[in-house]
Amino acid sequence: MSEIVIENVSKTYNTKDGRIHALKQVNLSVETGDIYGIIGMSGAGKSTLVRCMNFLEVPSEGRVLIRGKSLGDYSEKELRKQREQIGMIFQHFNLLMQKTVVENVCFPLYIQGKSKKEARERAEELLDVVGLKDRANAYPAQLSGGQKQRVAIARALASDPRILLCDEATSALDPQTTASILDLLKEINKNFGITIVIITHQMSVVRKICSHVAIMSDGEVVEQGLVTDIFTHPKSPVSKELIRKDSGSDEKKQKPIYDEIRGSQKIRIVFSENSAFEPVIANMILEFQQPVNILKADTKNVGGTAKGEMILGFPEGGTRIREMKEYLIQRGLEIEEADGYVD
Ligand SMILES: Nc1ncnc2c1ncn2[C@@H]1O[C@H](COP(=O)(O)OP(=O)(O)OP(=O)(O)O)[C@@H](O)[C@H]1O
Repeated sequence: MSEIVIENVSKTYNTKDGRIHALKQVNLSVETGDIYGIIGMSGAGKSTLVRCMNFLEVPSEGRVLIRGKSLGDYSEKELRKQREQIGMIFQHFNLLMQKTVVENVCFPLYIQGKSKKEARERAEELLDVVGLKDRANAYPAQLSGGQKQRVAIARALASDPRILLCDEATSALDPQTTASILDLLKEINKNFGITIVIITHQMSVVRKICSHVAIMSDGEVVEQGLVTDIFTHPKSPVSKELIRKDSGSDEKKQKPIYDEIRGSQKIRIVFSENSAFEPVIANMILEFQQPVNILKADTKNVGGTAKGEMILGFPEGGTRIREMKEYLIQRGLEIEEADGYVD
């Protein structure tokens, strides 16, 4: 079942400098239990889109359906009730700095009308879920960034949401803390069946945790689908660029074996299986007696499966390039031109 459906949603802001089309006819659906990534460069419209999912922003056009019901059809009061189903966490945590950790988590429970005792008990359970039971009486200022985000996650879970929206939730964190927060989100998704939508500008976040992804550019969704498909066969220039910039490599980049041959023909090879690509390349070099420059060789963990990518540069004026490409294709490798690639 679709948990969230975005149907022809557009959002226009009227500013003193003119109209800004933040979202243009966006369509997507997030299935129940998915971890769905929304990625794009700054200004692409990601935050606007995610804020439309709980009507913090009301779309100028189109509909937002949560489990088949349009948010636009609810009264203010019904909408407030619906929003309890949708938790949200942010880049800068948005904690109440004058309140202790446990009071921060109690806050939404008080709003729901829970007694102090009930709220406290539930908040302590949730702090246990996020691994912070022993910091219940600390103040946010005494916590690390990762711990603050854990408190924010516990607070977001307090209303037993079906959906958790994460707006750049790991962007202010170092890579190790990012990994631990992503692990926690994965656990929450698995153990509580909560559908998660993650906005990010980092492809490494998408490939580590998301099953599906939508790629946004200039207010539009330019590509969407399974993360594994988009990683192996990115179609839009934005996807290609985001994958190329993916800094969260799992292995140390190999150094090019020759100096980069500028202006040479380049191809990108993708391995979707665990097979090693090195022997194929080595055999090709032996067979054709032509130098080939490995500009990048990388293996990434995409949703738990090893995916290999290699960028090869052929020497300028090489005489047998077409035949070498043919050789690779015959051995079952997928290749595509990568002339825009610059190391
Ligand atoms: N309240 C607003 N009023 C006017 N323009 C806005 C408003 N909110 C967003 N915008 C504009 O809409 C466009 C999309 O912004 P949005 O914040 O959704 O992008 P984003 O992809 O989340 O970017 P970032 O990663 O930098 O947060 C931008 O041009 C932005 O300036």
